Amino acid sequence: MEPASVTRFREYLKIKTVHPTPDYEKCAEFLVNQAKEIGLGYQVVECVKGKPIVIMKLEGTDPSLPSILLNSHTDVVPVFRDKWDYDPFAATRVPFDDGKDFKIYARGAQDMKVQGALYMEAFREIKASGKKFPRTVYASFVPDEETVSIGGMDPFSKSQEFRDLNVGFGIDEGSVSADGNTYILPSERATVPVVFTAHGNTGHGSQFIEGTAIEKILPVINELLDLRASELAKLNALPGQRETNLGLVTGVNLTILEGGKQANVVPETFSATFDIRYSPLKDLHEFYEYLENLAAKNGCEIKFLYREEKNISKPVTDDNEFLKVIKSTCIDTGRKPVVTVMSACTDARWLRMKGIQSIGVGAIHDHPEYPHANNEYMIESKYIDGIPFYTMLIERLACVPDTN
Ligand SMILES: CSCC[C@H](NC=O)C(=O)O
Ligand SMILES: [Zn+2]
Ligand SMILES: [Zn+2]
Repeated sequence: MEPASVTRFREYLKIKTVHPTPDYEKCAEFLVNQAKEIGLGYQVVECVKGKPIVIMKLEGTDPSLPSILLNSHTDVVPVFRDKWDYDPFAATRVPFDDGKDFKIYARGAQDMKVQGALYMEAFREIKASGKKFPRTVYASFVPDEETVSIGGMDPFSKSQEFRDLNVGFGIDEGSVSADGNTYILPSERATVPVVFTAHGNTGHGSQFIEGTAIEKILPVINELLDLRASELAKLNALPGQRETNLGLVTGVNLTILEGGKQANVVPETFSATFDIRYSPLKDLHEFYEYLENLAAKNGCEIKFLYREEKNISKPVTDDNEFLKVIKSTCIDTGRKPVVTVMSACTDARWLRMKGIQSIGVGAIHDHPEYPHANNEYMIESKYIDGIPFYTMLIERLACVPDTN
């Protein structure tokens, strides 16, 4: 028998909230129905038309206290359909371990519908128990996290509707952890997607054309790939788990190379796009300058596809009451908490920019990691094990006394 919580998760996974044309309307309808069924208050905010944000409310007994906001994004990244063994939007439940467990294959099974589904299951448990806590707890389900939050947390965090929530603390996306640790993520690397473009002489491929676009861009590519190699060496030299340390170094990936059209035509233009992740422990503006100089000295243009103004890493100290609660919940549910830096980019940064502490934490550990990959799946027993984690976490966060 399929547990009802799994059926609900699979229903959420089947909604095609996939870029570039996510079905946000159907998603909002599903989420609103969940809120009604669970018995929660809810609100739908559209900062950008066609991009609904659904907010669920578990009302506290003391409305004067700042609230807790559990955030998750509803959008998922595109798939290479022919590389998947199952339809990425069928949430196929495939038995393994002699039929004792299942893998649920779907885009978003890890990133990050699992966490949103777990928030709802935890709310369901709490409502069913009839327990009440001092602080109000909201869960926000936002669009567009994967596309720089344009219709989601960026405008929402600047809206009156957001201010009305009086958020005192946030929980956001955690990683699915492939090792035994549960990562607690109070900060993250800055995302620096950058395009270098070179222009040069063109001509017949049989000639020695000089000053070509490719000649100009190659030193840029080589230098950044050298940086990649040295950062990787640093990562490999650090003691401890690779996943723990990933956020501490700078990540570099060459993701798009664009240029020529035919083998015998020297192209006038060539471009290289990099996805760079810059450690919050270093100076971001110095790095921007370094990249600008790298382009200039090689006669290339540079375009930042997204540019944060500063590293937003709100330091958190061990005496932080919310951090203590996250750690104790990990320990009391058999998890091993490890505080580190998030290697990817999350919506937590919008709250941090507002001066609100937001910490990423996920319930899933000891699970193969497939975010943005082919055949993304979630092991059913791992998902079910996440329900008591968020239930306990919500109860405890909602009981943290006012820290102001
Ligand atoms: C800067 S918007 C991109 C956000 C995206 N987040 C998770 O995958 C990421 O690439 O990290
Ligand atoms: Zn995500
Ligand atoms: Zn993602």
